[in-house]
Amino acid sequence: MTLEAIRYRAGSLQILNQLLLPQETVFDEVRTVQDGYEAIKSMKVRGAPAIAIVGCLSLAVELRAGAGGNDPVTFIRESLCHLTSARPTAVNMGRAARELMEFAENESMEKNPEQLTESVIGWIEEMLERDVNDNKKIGNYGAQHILSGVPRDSVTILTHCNTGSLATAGYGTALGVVRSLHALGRLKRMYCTETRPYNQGARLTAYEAVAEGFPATLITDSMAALTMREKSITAVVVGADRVVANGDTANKIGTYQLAIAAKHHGIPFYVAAPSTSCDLSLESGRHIVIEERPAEELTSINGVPIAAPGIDVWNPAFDVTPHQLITGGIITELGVFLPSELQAALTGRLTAL
Ligand SMILES: CSC[C@H]1O[C@H](OP(=O)(O)O)[C@H](O)[C@@H]1O
Repeated sequence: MTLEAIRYRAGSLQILNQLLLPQETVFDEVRTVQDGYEAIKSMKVRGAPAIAIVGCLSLAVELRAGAGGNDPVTFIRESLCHLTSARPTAVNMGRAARELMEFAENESMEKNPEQLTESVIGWIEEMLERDVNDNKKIGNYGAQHILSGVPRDSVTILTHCNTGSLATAGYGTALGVVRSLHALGRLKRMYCTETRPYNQGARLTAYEAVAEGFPATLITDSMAALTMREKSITAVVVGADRVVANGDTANKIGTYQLAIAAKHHGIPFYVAAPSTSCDLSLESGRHIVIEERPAEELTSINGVPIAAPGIDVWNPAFDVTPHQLITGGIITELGVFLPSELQAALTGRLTAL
């Protein structure tokens, strides 16, 4: 059973409220762009690809309800700007906004407002299908690359955060690689980190693994280096929020130290990301804006305080892994590339933001 985080049909969008998992499975209705913005900002829905998809689908359902009237281009532009402002680090929403706006402006030259609205909704609906197809390619390319180093054995993977069906339109990116290895009968075990402070690993990746019967073990973030030393990890595979031109990658906080530990233990470190998570307009990771989240998300769990009241908090949601530490490669729907090969591999498929 592959989990479904996004339920969409023409004019109707529901999102799985991931703040309530794993205790409760509740779908929230998204009727407007503002609903979409709030779902993304509050992290009811999260994950770089899912943020872009839900953001754009919220626009599609409001357009279907008649928003935009005789000037849909202005409504679309203002809506996409608002949605992009919800969370700054992942590139996917900003990229989708840029490409959709270009499409809408071109279409507006030949179509009346009603026809334009239909075209834009169609463009958005194609995003949904494209993401799942890209993720299956990522899963298969990544699995084959990892298995090429161990022709007969099963493999053990360590992953971080949640990069599965709950972070995308389906199948997942890094967890898509795990899914493909499991489907091939070659996954010995996956170790997933709990991923403080939002606990995407403990609450979401573990949820997906149990639901689909992956052999999986939950560890705390602080156990990762020891796990690499003691548990014969074949590869570390993580997702990405923004991969830039030299291969530096912004991903969930804690990824950078996993890459350092993997280097120390001689374990290949992979980033799995669709080309829509890549941003060739930035030369290196030092230009990536890192989102900082509210202190309460670190000092409490489900509203229960776990830290001394009054303590200062720093809560960056992401960190940047230098391309030199991405030793296994960057797994995309176009294939697996070394960081130094990425720009050439993607040029022509992506326009700079
Ligand atoms: C394929 S999901 C990519 C990425 O998004 C997650 O961040 P968040 O849960 O804060 O949206 C995490 O960094 C994943 O690796």
